[in-house]
Amino acid sequence: MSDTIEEMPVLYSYWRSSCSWRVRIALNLKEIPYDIKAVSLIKGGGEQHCNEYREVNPMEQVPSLVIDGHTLIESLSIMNYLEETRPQRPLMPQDCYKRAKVREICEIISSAIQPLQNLIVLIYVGEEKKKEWAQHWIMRGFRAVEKLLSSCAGKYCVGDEITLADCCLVPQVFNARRFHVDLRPFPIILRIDRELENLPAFRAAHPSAQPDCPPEVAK
Ligand SMILES: N[C@@H](CCC(=O)N[C@@H](CS)C(=O)NCC(=O)O)C(=O)O
Repeated sequence: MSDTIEEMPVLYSYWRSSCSWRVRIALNLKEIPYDIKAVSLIKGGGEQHCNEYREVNPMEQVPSLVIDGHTLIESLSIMNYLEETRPQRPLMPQDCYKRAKVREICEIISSAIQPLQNLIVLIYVGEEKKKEWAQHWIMRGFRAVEKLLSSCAGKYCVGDEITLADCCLVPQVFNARRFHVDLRPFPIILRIDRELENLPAFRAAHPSAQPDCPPEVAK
């Protein structure tokens, strides 16, 4: 019997961060228990910028995951590590074409939509323009995602199994609602979001269920 005590993974997370949310969903789907270390992106100018956290994540962003004695950053990279090291409840299809579709959707959301609503970007854009800016980029990206889904979606984003694309989609739809994006032009996105939102792994990862969610927002 090994006398090594496995350390519980620690996720550096902020309740409303869509990138942290993606990883929370993947951890929950794979039934990997984890502790949360909350990093407030707003308190005192943002705890992500303090020296201690910069040592964890030199990009000064969440999420970061400490697991297997390693510190990992970047949500897609973290989810891929989980997929490669914890094959239970796979989140990537077997089929190469379907895998490519999953990656396409993840890339659009994580490269062409989410970064443009990041706090540092919105501060730069300014209070007056930020809603219009966010709506523009979310709609542009969602038009592409909706088009892809029209040929690859089944019950979920790619076929009938939940994949990493679904982990990315749900938090992005939440963000779209935060910025009052008109989602009516995206019926497939809306249908898939409805399919997923009440599944236990998704509910437990929701911002309102997080330990650092302000009580006035938590359900
Ligand atoms: N590419 C990174 C992006 C991470 C990211 O943008 N995190 C946001 C929250 S969702 C953040 O920490 N923002 C801090 C800031 O803007 O100062 C990932 O996928 O992990």
